[in-house]
Formats: sequence, C-alpha cells, structure tokens
Amino acid sequence: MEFLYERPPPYIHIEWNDFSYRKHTKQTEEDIAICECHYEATDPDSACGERCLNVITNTECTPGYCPCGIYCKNQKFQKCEYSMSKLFKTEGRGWGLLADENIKAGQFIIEYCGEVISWKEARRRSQAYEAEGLKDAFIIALNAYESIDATRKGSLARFINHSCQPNCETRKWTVLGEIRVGIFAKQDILVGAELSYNYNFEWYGGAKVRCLCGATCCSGFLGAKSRGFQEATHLWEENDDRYSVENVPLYDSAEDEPASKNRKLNSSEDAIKTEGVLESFTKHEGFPQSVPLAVEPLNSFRMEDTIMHDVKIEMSKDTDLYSQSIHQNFMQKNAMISRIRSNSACRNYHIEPSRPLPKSSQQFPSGRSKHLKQKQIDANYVSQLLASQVAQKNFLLVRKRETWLPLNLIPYMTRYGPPLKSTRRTAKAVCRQASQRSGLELDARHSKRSLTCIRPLSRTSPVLPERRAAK
Ligand SMILES: C[S@@+](CC[C@H](N)C(=O)[O-])C[C@H]1O[C@@H](n2cnc3c(N)ncnc32)[C@H](O)[C@@H]1O
Repeated sequence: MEFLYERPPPYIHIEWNDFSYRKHTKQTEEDIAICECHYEATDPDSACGERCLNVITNTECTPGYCPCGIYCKNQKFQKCEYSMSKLFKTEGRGWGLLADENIKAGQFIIEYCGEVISWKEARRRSQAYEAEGLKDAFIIALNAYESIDATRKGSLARFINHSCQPNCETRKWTVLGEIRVGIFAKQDILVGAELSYNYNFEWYGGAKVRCLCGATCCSGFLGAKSRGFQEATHLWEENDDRYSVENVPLYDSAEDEPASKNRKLNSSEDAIKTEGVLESFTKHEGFPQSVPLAVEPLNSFRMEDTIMHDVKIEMSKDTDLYSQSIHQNFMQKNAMISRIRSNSACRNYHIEPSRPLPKSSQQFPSGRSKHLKQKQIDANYVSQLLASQVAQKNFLLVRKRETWLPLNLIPYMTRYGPPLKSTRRTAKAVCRQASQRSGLELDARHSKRSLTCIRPLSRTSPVLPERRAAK
C-alpha cells in the first residue's frame, strides 16, 4: 500500500522563527514588560494567569524578569507549549492537522513559524513559488512590512488548512520584543477534529483555488471575500460570462490527488507512524459547528505592480494537472498571501475581554468585541485618574518602583474608562501634572514604541490625600 509511506513534501522543521533576513530585535531592559503577579502555591492562577497584565496585552513574560520565576505560565511560545496535534492526509486539500487531544476554547495550539521576511521579499517569493509550480501557499502577512514564509522552513502549523467556518484563529503576541503568530482555539475542539482557521487570503488575480472546506457558509474560493477578488472579477454577477466559473483558470487541489490516494481509510490500523508523526487519513467528515467568522474588510495588498515574467518550466509527464493552460496556470496560481487578523491586544492595545470590559466596549452578535475607543493622552485626565484613591491604590499595588506602567493601562486597570492612546506628547508634562494633582511622586518616560510610561518613584505605600492630611 504505497500511500501509507507518503509524506508531505520536504521542509525544514523549526520551532522558532528564522531571522536570516534581519536580526532579531534586541530588547533593552526598559522595553521589558514586567507583570505584577505573585505566585501563591494555593492559587494556581496567581502565576501569570488571565489577570496578568502581560497576558492582557498579549505579551509573554521575559524569563529572569517575571516575578513568578519558574512558575510563570506566560511563556508558551518560548517554551513551545503546544497542544497535541497530528498530521493527516485530507481528501482534496493536501495535508492537514488534526487535534490529538481535546482542546479548550482559547487554548494556544501552535506557533506559525517560518522565515521572517520583508514584504518585498514575500512578493518576490510568492511569484517565484508560482513559477516553480508550488500549489500551496504558506506566506502569511505579519504586518504592513513583514511576512512569515513557512514554505521552506516552518512548524506543523503550516499544515493547517483554511476553513470558512474555522475552529481556530490566529493571534499576534509580543515575545521577547518580536511579534509572533499563534494559532488559538476559537471553541472547544474534540480530539480527532481537523484544525482550521480563516486565511483571510487576499487575492491578487490568477487562478482561483476552489475552497473545499465543506462549511455551509463556504465562500467557494480561497480569497473570494477579499477586495481584490471581488473587484477584479464578476464571478457572481449573473449573465456575465467573462468570468463564469468554467472560464476562470481554476486550480482545484482535488485534481492532484491520484485516485489511489483519495481512498479513505476506516480503521486506525491503516495509520502508520513515521518520524514521530502519525500520518493517517481523516475519519472526520464534517466541520464543527461554530459561529461563522465575519470577514473584515482587508487592507488591500495588491500585486498589480508585480511584473510577471515568462518562465520556461520543464514539465514531467505526470504533472498533467496543469495540462490545460500550463503557462497561464503557472503564472497565476495562488497569487495570494494570507493575512493575520489584528485580533490581538498586542501593541495595538485592543484589550481582549479576559476581564469584564469597561462600558465603552461593544459586543457584536458574533461574540467578538469591538476595539475599545481610545482617548488621547491628556495630562488632566491622567491626573484626575491618579488623584482618585481607588486608582492610586491600584496603581501602587500593582507597580513596583522598578517597573513602568504604560499610561494606557491605567484606566483599564482601574476600570474607569477607555484606554488612553499614547502619543508623543510630553511625557514629563503629563507626569508633572499628574504628580501635582495626585500627590504621588511619579516618574515618566517615553519609550521607542511611542508609549508614555509612568511609575511611582517611591516603593513605599502611597501617601494618599487623607493620610497626608492626618499627618
Ligand atoms: C498553508 S497550506 C496548508 C497545508 C497544505 N494542505 C499542504 O498539504 O501542505 C495552504 C494550501 O493548502 C490548500 N488548502 C488549504 N485550505 C484549503 C481549502 N479549504 N480548500 C482547498 N485547498 C485548501 C491550498 O492549496 C492552500 O494554498
């Protein structure tokens, strides 16, 4: 049974992003975010659980700086604390990844690792891969400037397929000063279920890849909901045969499955172990029911300025899956890069609802919450906040002298209102006014990331207004 020995096309397995293109950011001590957690043996959540300031801002604690030391639970990317998953061969969608244990909603599953490359390089590679005839797209956009390419080097996350009704989602985390992408469970996932997330592919023209996710809300093609796709074609317009489905150069990943490999196995005895990875055919037919993801408008990321050169490709006889229009298909296949939703708190200060949210947050029917409205930093406002006893207590309770608190976390922490948007506004002025008004001795600084941070100068308890009066 030949197919039992089938393996995915070779790639280099990595568990850390590869920084061959640029150096890894060096974190200065000032930039290290230190939480205020204290480990208590009786309360397992005390060591950097969901109340941890770093967890709230999607930032991993830095070893050696976390007050919880070895008990810190907020170093999942660094320690590769992945959920159990295993590789399997799908029908029609190449390889996929399935849950090898029950996974809880919100659980970290795996990091999407690859080579961190510039946007330009991503575009160049995307073209080159097309020209080489690579059918699967592994590049995801990290932000406006950089992408992660898992084509040659990656983790098992590179095998997670797209679904229009996914059970996972991507989230960005800041780890040791770098943004990293993790796959997290959107819902409880049962062992054996295929893992999937919405690629949010942006389509740049070229062959459309039929989406075989099987969801009832399936958009039909990968990237079909992206702006590029909708603007460039009239696929769904009636009486417009320019782009009728038949005429659209279409790559259907089912086509390249040799008939023998499309066979479905029923029993676990048909699964074999190779190189520590269990390869099996899926028994899983459907997809877990979940609330369909609303596709957000994407920032267009077109490749229209890309010049498509003629490329001579040597075709072997058995690669007739491209037989119809070899040139066209090669040049136009998968001109897509998937985009990470900015669903992370990260440095955007969109605070995830791990705690009750301030009133200013809005809950959408899908259960997702809208970004909190942000207020510009205003010395007066900060002063008012810090003049309140509750805020002072909170502030001083959670901050130690050595650490800095980004101003935008103060209102959130004290549940007084929306986070403050950090600007390059005079940190010292904010500090001076806030000090005068609150009676706290404060120090402020403006970090590289445009964050105004503030800290009490005294390690001792605050001199609250009434105590001062009593003295
Ligand atoms: C990141 S790779 C996923 C792993 C891939 N299946 C493999 O065998 O290596 C993305 C590629 O998988 C295929 N794919 C993923 N989700 C799909 C879907 N829902 N329908 C059809 N093809 C899909 C497409 O070719 C896509 O470019």
